[in-house]
Amino acid sequence: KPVAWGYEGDIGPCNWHKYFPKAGGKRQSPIDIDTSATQYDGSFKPLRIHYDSHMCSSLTNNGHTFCMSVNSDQCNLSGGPLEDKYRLLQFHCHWGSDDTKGSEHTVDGHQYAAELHLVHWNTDKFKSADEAIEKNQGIAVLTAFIKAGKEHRGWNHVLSHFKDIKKVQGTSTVNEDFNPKCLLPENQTDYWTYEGSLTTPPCHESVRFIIFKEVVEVSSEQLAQFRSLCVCSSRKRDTGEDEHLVDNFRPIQPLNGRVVKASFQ
Ligand SMILES: CN(C)c1nnc([C@H](N)S(N)(=O)=O)s1
Ligand SMILES: [Zn+2]
Repeated sequence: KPVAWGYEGDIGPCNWHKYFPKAGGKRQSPIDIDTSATQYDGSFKPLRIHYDSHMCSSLTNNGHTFCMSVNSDQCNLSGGPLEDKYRLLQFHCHWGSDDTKGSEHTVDGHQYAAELHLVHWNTDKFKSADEAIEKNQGIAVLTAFIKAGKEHRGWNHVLSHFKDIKKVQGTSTVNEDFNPKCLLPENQTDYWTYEGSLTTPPCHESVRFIIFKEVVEVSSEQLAQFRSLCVCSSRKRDTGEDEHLVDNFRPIQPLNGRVVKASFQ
């Protein structure tokens, strides 16, 4: 029977390590990026992000976030700090109860309103995503910070399906011509990168994070749509009303001597 975990109370992040021991490891995520301590690495080749648009995807509310599963072998990532080729598996976001919080990583202590994770697995070294998620160098997560500002039309292709996934385990098939690359910032040459972990249980220490410096803008109304997703919780049975998915970000974890590299000076 899978162990329940969440973002508040007894099943919250401070207790994850009790059932998911890796959550107490030495290379956990997220972290604060102290820009005065990052090290420029001039050896990185250009990032190669090749996504096709004609892939059928499915959008699910997994009770912790919305997750757009991608099943196209034409969505690949390589270059930058990566030695191997990685394939897009899914993307999702983390957000907060208002626009002042929500991102998992912070920059010089600043938290953004939300954070996008495009999760890829290493197809050169491993035969399946299930194998790769537990292994060093198995996962690469492209990450973009999100702040409230002008409307982002690309995000409407995802948000237009939210009515079908309001409830937990709700799923919706997305067939339209959508390329997740449109969710990334224009500047894809300036990023920070470091070795960390999945930010939700089981917190495997298998992730290379690549975090773009440029922040993406979405409207406050679009951020409110993220928060509109429901999550079932014990309180629902007592009070009857839906519990909304908020603050689904993990607190900052110790850096433990890790160095965050920068692709720019
Ligand atoms: C098994 N996979 C792909 C994942 N497991 N946990 C994930 C987390 N949501 S995150 N934030 O990407 O580390 S992604
Ligand atoms: Zn995530």
